[in-house]
Amino acid sequence: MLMTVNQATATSVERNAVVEARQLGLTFQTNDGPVRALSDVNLTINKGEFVSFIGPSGCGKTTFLRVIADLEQPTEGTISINGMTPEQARQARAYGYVFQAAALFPWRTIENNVGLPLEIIGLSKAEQQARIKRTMDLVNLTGFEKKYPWQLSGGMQQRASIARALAFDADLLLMDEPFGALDEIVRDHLNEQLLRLWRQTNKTICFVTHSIPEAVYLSTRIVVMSPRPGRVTDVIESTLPAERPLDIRESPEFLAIAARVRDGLRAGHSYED
Ligand SMILES: Nc1ncnc2c1ncn2[C@@H]1O[C@H](COP(=O)(O)OP(=O)(O)OP(=O)(O)O)[C@@H](O)[C@H]1O
Repeated sequence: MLMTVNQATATSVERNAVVEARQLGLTFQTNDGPVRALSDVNLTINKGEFVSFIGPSGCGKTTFLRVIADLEQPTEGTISINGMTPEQARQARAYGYVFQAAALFPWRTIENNVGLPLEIIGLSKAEQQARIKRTMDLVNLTGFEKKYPWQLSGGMQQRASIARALAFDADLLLMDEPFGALDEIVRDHLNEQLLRLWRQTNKTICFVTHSIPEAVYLSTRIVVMSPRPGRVTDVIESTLPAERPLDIRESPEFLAIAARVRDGLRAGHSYED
């Protein structure tokens, strides 16, 4: 298993590394004692990859994304984003972040929600409008600009929050279980759309999920994690083609990758907890 991680690291030198974590660890000090949310994470994510993080609750998936976004500071090892520290990357607006819940402001229209970060960074009105138009179009929400969040379905709200993250126009998109709360049909549809969007924009995506089919369907690489301490136990390269109709999920190749993810999850699961 360790071999896979090392192989991925070795080839990263020739490729274009967006995220590079080396011996990364993070221990939270809590009233109940220290919690090792991340331990010895070695991972390189290259430009244009779609990397999913999967693992049981508490294995550090969200913490890893938050470290990239400079929302948590590691206590061991190093991490760089486009060759910068997380703080520099945040200041350079190197990424967009999509949260579990759409987190839209109910008193703002969809276009004003999507445009809020652009307003904050002080872009001209014309540039704001151009970016809002482009990203609303990318997530298929053209025509809903003047609506309020409560007038949209859950799936549409989540698409609006993806548009808001895309409006930054950063090359890196961090997505923390964005479709977890949606029903399966809507989720399938958004998975297809996200994959199309990723192909169109050539962004690097880090995607947290609890769903094996979702991880296998979307990813070029799947990072399997396990808890106590939170660590990477397997990194699986996808052999699926870039073009993926939904029915690819019934193909033997898809099922073989899903089985390997399941084995990885099972191996990292402690039944004593
Ligand atoms: N701010 C914090 N203070 C203390 N402990 C924390 C904090 N944030 C996370 N943890 C702990 O760190 C561990 C990893 O949490 P994290 O949220 O990263 O896991 P996760 O894999 O994303 O879980 P989930 O799938 O439930 O979202 C957990 O044990 C969690 O309780």
